[in-house]
Amino acid sequence: MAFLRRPPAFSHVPARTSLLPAVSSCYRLATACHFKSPRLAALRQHPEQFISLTPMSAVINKLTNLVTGGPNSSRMAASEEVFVGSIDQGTTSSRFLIFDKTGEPVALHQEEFSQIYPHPGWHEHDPHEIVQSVQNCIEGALKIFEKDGHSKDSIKAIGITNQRETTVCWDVKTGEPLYNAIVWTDTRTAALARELKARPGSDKLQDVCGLPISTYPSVTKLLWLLRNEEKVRSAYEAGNLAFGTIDAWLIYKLNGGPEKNVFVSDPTNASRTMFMDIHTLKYSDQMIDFFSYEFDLRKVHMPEIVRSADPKSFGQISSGSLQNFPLTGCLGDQSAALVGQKSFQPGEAKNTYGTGCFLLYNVGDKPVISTHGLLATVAYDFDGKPVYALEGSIAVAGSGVKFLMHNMGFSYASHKITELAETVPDNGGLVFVTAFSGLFAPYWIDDAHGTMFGITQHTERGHIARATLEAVCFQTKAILDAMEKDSGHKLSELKVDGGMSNSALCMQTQADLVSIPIVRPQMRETTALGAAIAAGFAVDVWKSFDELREVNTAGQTTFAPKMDPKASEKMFKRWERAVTMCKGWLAEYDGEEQEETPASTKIRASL
Ligand SMILES: Nc1ncnc2c1ncn2[C@@H]1O[C@H](COP(=O)(O)OP(=O)(O)O)[C@@H](O)[C@H]1O
Ligand SMILES: O=P(O)(O)OC[C@H](O)CO
Repeated sequence: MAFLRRPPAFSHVPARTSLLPAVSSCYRLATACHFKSPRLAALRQHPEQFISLTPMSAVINKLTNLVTGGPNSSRMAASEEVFVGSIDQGTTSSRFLIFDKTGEPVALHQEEFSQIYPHPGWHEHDPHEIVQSVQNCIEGALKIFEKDGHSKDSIKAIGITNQRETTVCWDVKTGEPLYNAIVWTDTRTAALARELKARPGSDKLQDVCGLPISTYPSVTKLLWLLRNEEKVRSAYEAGNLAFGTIDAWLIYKLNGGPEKNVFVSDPTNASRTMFMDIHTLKYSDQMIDFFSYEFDLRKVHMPEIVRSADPKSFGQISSGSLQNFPLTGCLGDQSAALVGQKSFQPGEAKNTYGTGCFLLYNVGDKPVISTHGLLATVAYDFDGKPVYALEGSIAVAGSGVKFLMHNMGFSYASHKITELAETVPDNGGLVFVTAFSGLFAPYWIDDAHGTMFGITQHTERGHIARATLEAVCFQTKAILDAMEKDSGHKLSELKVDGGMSNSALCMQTQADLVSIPIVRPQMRETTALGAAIAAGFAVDVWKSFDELREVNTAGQTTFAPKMDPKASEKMFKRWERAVTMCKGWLAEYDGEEQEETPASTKIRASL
């Protein structure tokens, strides 16, 4: 695999953003690129160190010189080159990357946005801020792309990938949101989910849509909004209520809103609402009827479901520097990561350690409805022959690390949490069930809250840090066990990516707990790469999976299992006991009203 032919670049710091997102942009790019420079390697390992050591402008200049080989490095003519853009709209940040045909990122801009927590368990985003952050990212990445000598005309297509399930309601006439986006992690619907589960026929739904009822899919969020938000209900009554996941909202807004009214979603996103029949990739009458007992959901405008790679349906960008550039691909972020990891064959799997952690296992051209706590989801639909995945979803991964940083004040940087965990040889008997949003797969315990077991006078912060990293690894082990039962097949290795996979300690722990090798690519922007691949397929930048064989194969790290299997089994048993013991915590709050929190603590920007 060749190293980059030409160095990539990174964005300038937008005036509004804080230092960390800018460093984060640089860091991500350093992570993404195959550089041998020791300083870039240092940046890759410890991005936040650059904050305290150096003023931002100096960081930018130094890094610019590092990646471009100095201020006078020559610019290459790029007329014959082909690039694909990728919008990656995640839970905590938005990014825009530009990939060349070999799958190398050549420019990136990333911006974090506000995380809004109005009450315990509630989690919202401002839909306008999400769109603005994406537009800023496009402008930021494009600026450096052109500065590096490329022409924007060489960008042939743009893909979108996004956080899934997060729900936006807007008015079809004005295009204005009627409430903040309710984020996938939000648990305000716990009582509603229990109510739905108690209704006749609830046990039949998973066979149709692939998901069990819980706080997680979009449907419960929509029903909550209809019940509780006056503006949403008025729009519904007037026949003006539009409902969509983030892909639909972004595509609608990027196309110019009500004027163009491009209102579509792809099956990987639509399959997360509970409204889609996973077998036909169409809205299901059975599902809509089931959920329409209080409100007639046929009165709600829902996006048309179209293929994940499509040269026409997603429209084009209506303003800004990429005005009239075509949007041609769309994938939910976890499906995009599966594609970016090139897990195109049944039996291949990837695990993405981002804000949450999601293991997707390619099961081929028929969905497998889990009987062991997993979800059936659409992996991708490029050509009308959909490919499916079994999914194990973990709600808390990197967000656990951020909790220790921001809520507990353990450190100022994610990698410092790993360093803290390395100060102790083991977890000292501590188990942290990080059930901040209840527990997702394979347990589906809505009434759990975060719980620590095994605290003694011996316990120190290092143990808590270690137990936080381990919690994701334990849940991954439980998910893999469930997958083995559902599929009758044992994985031979697990591909990983996402921010938390930067932690070598976490990846080694993972290998020890699941007893198979963990394979981590050097270029970990696989989610964005997956959306670029979808967009590129739609316009023949790539025509077959074969052409992608060499993409992102350089510099992989393999973590081989080292722990005595008996010791790892003992650790896992203790975790299982902790999971059993954390059940039922919220039972006393059945039907409760949430307590108001002081206005000053309502909005907390996540740095
Ligand atoms: N070295 C590290 N050790 C532990 N966690 C890390 C490390 N580096 C990044 N993370 C975590 O990874 C998460 C960000 O991953 P990312 O893939 O960007 O998430 P998302 O796409 O969901 O926004 C953050 O929660 C961060 O705390
Ligand atoms: O933000 P991430 O990367 O943790 O992914 C969010 C998922 O799409 C939620 O289902």
